[in-house]
Amino acid sequence: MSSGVSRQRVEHCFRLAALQDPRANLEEAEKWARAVRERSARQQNRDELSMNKLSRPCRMMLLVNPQSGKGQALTLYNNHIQRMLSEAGIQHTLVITERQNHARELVREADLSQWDALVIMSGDGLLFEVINGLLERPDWEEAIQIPLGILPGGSGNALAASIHHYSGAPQVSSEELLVSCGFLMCKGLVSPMDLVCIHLSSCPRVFSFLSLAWGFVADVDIESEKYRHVGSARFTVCTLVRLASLRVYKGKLAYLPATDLPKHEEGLRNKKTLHCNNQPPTSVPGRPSTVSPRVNTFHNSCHSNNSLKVRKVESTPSRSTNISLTGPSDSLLPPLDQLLPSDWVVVQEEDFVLVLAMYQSHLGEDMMAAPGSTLDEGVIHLFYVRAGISRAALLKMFLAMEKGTHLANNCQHLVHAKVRAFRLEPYTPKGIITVDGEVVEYGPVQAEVHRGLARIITG
Ligand SMILES: Nc1ncnc2c1ncn2[C@@H]1O[C@H](COP(=O)(O)OP(=O)(O)OP(=O)(O)O)[C@@H](O)[C@H]1O
Repeated sequence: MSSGVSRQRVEHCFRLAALQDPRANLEEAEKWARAVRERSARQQNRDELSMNKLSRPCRMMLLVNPQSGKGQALTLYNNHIQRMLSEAGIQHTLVITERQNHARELVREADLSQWDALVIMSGDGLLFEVINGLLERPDWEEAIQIPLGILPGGSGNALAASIHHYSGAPQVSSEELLVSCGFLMCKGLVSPMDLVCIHLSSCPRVFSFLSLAWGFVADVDIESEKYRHVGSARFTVCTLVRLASLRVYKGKLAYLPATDLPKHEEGLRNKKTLHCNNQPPTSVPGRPSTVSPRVNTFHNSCHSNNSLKVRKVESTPSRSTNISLTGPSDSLLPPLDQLLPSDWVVVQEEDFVLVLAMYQSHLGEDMMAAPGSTLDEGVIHLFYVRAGISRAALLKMFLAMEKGTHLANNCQHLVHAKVRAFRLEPYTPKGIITVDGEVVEYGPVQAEVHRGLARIITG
């Protein structure tokens, strides 16, 4: 009603001015045209927003890992989430995962046309499986466009904490974080999310949404698994233990600095933002060029919860030419056994306390390791801590990370670079590398960011 009245007023002014003075007529015509342009831009904005919202009624597959975190994910679902979703009119089918890789196999085979969203209630490990399962499908380009959601049920819950942070809300307790994420899920707004493609020595690529860690952070993450019953406090306990026996790792680190995105890449991203639920994108990054047979193998292991924790990765017979199986191709990375291009920066240090690559703000519920990170900026925040840092300075750095103020402390041993790709070659023969908190094969590794490749419910 008010916009109708104001339009009538503008039209009336236009007619008056047109009658009185031809020059004013031209100016008024320009004003009029500007008003029309602004109105249609506002309308287009509204259309874009509604296309990036989950359709109603929404059919959601809700994957719950009953073993995640303190083993209470099902109770948390029953006590909080079930009612929230029903009240929001969201139909959901509960799938309780039974074992490692269950979710990965399930989404690899699923008829995705039956679902409007795949929501994970667990830690970050289950989402890692789902993303990689989707990108292993022959129809990966369409499959990875299905909106994903995360409800914190683990002990780390880094992506849930990042999404909560992006929503502008203040830091909250674990239970409040679950309710906040449940609420965002009910609102159902969908945003693009960067994924990072990771190359390991003897297996093809894996896709990561959160982090890659080597040294102190990876050690604490994995060694603290035995304290998972205390929730996110496990990281604090283990940080103190590891500080007492601080290790230094030798290796070589190189990266491709992030500069402004080329125009054509921005264009691709914008088209993606506009595209509707469950519709194939109008334009997507490069397709895989070759397909080679896969063999399932097990790599690397570490002890957790008194059991042997193994991450299943898949290997190809030949790495150098047939790296691409499914998923987008990597334009910035040469094969892992070849020299890097001359525009890469090689870090002079060889002794590191840690290397940490982050593409979301949080590394855990109360660890804002990359405060400047956003969901889809197409940037990897690469941090490394040089050897020589005192225990006190390292402790201070981790304490400051709770509020994300560690970069403001001007610690001379902490370096932060925004990059598009990086390569890490550990020289220390034994160690742990984690991707999204899961152990992967220890050895040379390289990574490249794919801007806005997935879609996540952000509310
Ligand atoms: N029923 C199950 N029993 C045992 N393992 C499972 C089961 N369902 C899923 N998993 C595996 O558990 C692993 C860990 O899950 P996830 O990371 O989601 O929880 P978490 O480790 O408790 O959380 P966080 O990483 O935040 O500590 C996943 O790799 C998944 O494959």
